[in-house]
Order: sequence, then C-alpha cells, then structure tokens
Amino acid sequence: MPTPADPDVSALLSVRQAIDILDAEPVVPRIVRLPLGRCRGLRLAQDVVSDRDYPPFDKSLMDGYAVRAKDIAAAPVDLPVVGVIPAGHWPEHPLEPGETMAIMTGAPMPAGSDATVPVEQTQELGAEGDVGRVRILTSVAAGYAVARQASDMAAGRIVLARGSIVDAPAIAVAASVGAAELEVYARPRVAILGTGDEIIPIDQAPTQSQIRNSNNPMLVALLERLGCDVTDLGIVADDEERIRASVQQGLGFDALFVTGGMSMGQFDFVPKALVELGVTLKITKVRVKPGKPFVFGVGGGEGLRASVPDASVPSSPFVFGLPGNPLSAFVCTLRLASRVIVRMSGGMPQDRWLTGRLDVGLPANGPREFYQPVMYRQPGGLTSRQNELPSIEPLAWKGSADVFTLARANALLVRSENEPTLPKGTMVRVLEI
Ligand SMILES: Nc1nc2c(c(=O)[nH]1)N[C@H]1C(S)=C(S)[C@@H](COP(=O)(O)OP(=O)(O)OC[C@H]3O[C@@H](n4cnc5c(N)ncnc54)[C@H](O)[C@@H]3O)O[C@H]1N2
Ligand code: MOO
Repeated sequence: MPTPADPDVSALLSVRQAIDILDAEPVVPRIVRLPLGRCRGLRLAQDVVSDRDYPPFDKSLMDGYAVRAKDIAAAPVDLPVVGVIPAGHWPEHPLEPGETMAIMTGAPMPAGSDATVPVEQTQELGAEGDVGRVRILTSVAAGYAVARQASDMAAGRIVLARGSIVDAPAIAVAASVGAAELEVYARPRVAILGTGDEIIPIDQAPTQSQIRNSNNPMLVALLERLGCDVTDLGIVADDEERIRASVQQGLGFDALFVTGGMSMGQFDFVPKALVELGVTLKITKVRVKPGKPFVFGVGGGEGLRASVPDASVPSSPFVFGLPGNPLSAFVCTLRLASRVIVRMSGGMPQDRWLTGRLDVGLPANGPREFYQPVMYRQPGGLTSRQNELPSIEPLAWKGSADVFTLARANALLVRSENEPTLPKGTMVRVLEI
C-alpha cells in the first residue's frame, strides 16, 4: 500500500528546535546517599577524593629479593638474607648495604632498598649460621619491580568526578579510597500510561479489532535502561474522564510517559486532559518521522507532589506525550525525552554516534527528519587495528507500527529534512539504540 503523503508540516517545530526547548527546561535532580553496592549505574553527586597515596608506600611488584641495585651491579653476587617481608607487614628494619630481604608481591620495600630481583633470577644457598644466603644471578637497575609511593595517585586528588557514572571501575576506585557510601543522583521516578480502546494487556486474547499493548512493556525496558525507576500504570480507555484520572495519578511522579491519543482523531483526548490538569505544553508536534504528534509538558499535579516521600523532589513533573505507534514512541523517547531524563539523573545529554558506509543507496528524504532502523555491522577481527569500515544496512521500513523491523535494528539512521538521495557507499553516522 502506498504511504500517504505528509500533510503540510512546515509550521511544526524541527527536531533541533524541539531539542533546544527540552535542553532549556530547568531540571533539579534528586540527591541520595547510598551504600557503594547500591550505586552502580547512578551518577555521582559529589567528587570522590583519594584519602592517601596509591600505592601508600614503595611497593614490590614481584616475589623475590629486595636489594640495593648498586650492591648487585657485578652479579652474580651472594648476599645474606636478613629478613622476610610478606604483603601486609611493615619491614622490621632498614636494609643495610650488602644485605637482602625476601619480599613478596604487594609488600612494602624496606628503607634503603631500591629494587626487587625476581625469585627466578636467584638461587637459594645454604644457611651460614642462622642467616640464610642467596645468590643474585643477574643485576637489575634501581627501581626495577618497584611501584613508587603515589605513582598511581597522590592523596587529596579528585579520583571520581561529580556527574560521572558509577560503573565497575569506579566502584573499584571508590572501594580503594574507602568511600563506603556515596552521594548520587537518584533514579527519576517515572510512570507509564497507555491509552486506547483497542489496547489490551498482553496476557489477554485480542478480539478482531484489538491489539496487545506493546508500548508499556517496551517503555519500561527502555526507561529502565535509561536509569529510571519505572511504574507501569497500565492502559486506560479513550474516555476523557478516565484519561484525566489516570494522567492525574501519573503527575505524582517525576515524569509521566503517556502513549496514544496524541494526534488529530476524535478520541485523541490526551493533550486536552493535560492542559485541564494544569500542564503547560511546551512542544506539540515535531517535524520528525516517526513521532510527529510528540508532546512535552511541564507542571500540573499540584498537591500530588506532597505525597512523594522526599523533600528534595523536583517541584514540577515532566510529561512526555508519545504517539501510540510503537516506533514513534521509541524514537521520541530515545531522541527527545531521554535528554531530560539524563539531566534528571545528573548527566548531560550525549548522543552515541557510530560511523560506517551505506550498503545500498537511499532515495531522497521527505520534509520530516527521518529515523530509519538500520543494522550496523563491525568488520571481523580481534584487535583494534582495522582497514575496513563498519557497514550500515538500512532495514526496509514498513511504518511506525513495525516493531519487527525495529527489533532487528541496532541503530537509527538520521536523515535530515529533504535530504537528497544518498548513493551506496556514502559515509554516514547512525545513532546507537
Ligand atoms: N489526520 C491525521 N491523522 C494522523 C496524523 C495526522 O497528522 N493527521 N498523524 C499520524 C501520526 S504521524 C501518528 S504517529 C499517529 C499517532 O497517533 P496517536 O498518538 O493519536 O495514537 P493513536 O491513534 O492512539 O495510536 C496510533 C497507533 O498506535 C497503536 N497503539 C496505541 N497504543 C499502543 C500500545 N500501547 N501498544 C501498541 N500499539 C499501540 C494504535 O492502535 C494505532 O494503530 O497518528 C497518525 N494519524
Ligand atoms: O508517522 Mo507518525 O510520525 O509518527 O508514525
């Protein structure tokens, strides 16, 4: 079936204008203090500072013998073994000229020593009296197999910056410096509401005219991935009263995502309900495909916010009205709503672009910025060095309801408004999804 031609979209906001509005909206992220083990994936609301030098002492990097390098310059040399330093123990006395001590990986070097000779380069000799002896077979330079105090990090330096994500390496850093609790930005609490008489829960059998609710589960997954604490408010029928009641419930959260009922149909009640509930609509319709009826609103829900058990909660909820079509809802969330969500989580919006060559040529684009599902493929190989560029296969686009194609895609090609044809082999960048 031919795709209907676009109605005139020249009066709508461009994606750029919509992004500028979203980025200009003030956001107050909530801050919480959590045990380190519960911070993974959240952003830091504080700098973390190193409490001491790392390593905290000159540290042996190998199992072997601590020496003064100049004592063994003429190796082989036999030395008396005047002590043993296991990791976790402080040397009992300094190393005098002409002596050595057995030392383990991670142990503090004794004062006076400047290198470790690995045990493989030595030979144990018999004891002389009650003092053991060792033959040092090869010489080493001063500093060999020793990490100097503070060579990894000096005390008092910022080791994790505010705004950065607490991932596994950051957890290792926080643990190292003894940050057992961290101040982090709390996950935004978001609610999802589906609308439409035709939408039924996924565990019910649809009649001929009904379809299952794919938007709510999709958005739960996507928004959890974006770091939100998500509540699914289910589906509400196309009934003004009921939509108003459910939207009002959603306004008690930090953000509400509503899908469906956003467009021009006789039963598209959502924008009207939002306005009646005190939400200020800052965006209604964008020159984007898919996703044209996208709505962004702020405020409303007065009196409901008091029930949120946290004094630092932002005063106004944000509302994202997404078109009912699943691809439209997906693209609008990923491209537009995520910019506010990221800031609510203490971050700055950052697009994840990947670059490659088009597998096939593409026709000219229409008047809306077009997000086409694509398959991005890396060339083979196990190391960073590559001569080949990644390839980008545009997937056949069957319209805004085609979740099947979306599920095969791993990126979105962004075609600008009225972009001319793109020949096969064109270098393009795509947004990772
Ligand atoms: N005369 C016009 N008609 C339409 C226009 C227009 O400009 N003029 N815009 C079209 C565009 S673009 C889109 S996108 C859709 C979006 O419409 P709505 O946001 O009002 O959404 P609905 O009509 O309620 O639903 C659209 C479509 O999506 C299905 N849907 C809805 N909810 C779900 C759900 N939870 N899970 C799965 N699928 C869902 C619904 O059954 C419809 O098929 O409007 C065009 N119309
Ligand atoms: O055509 Mo509508 O823009 O989103 O799918």
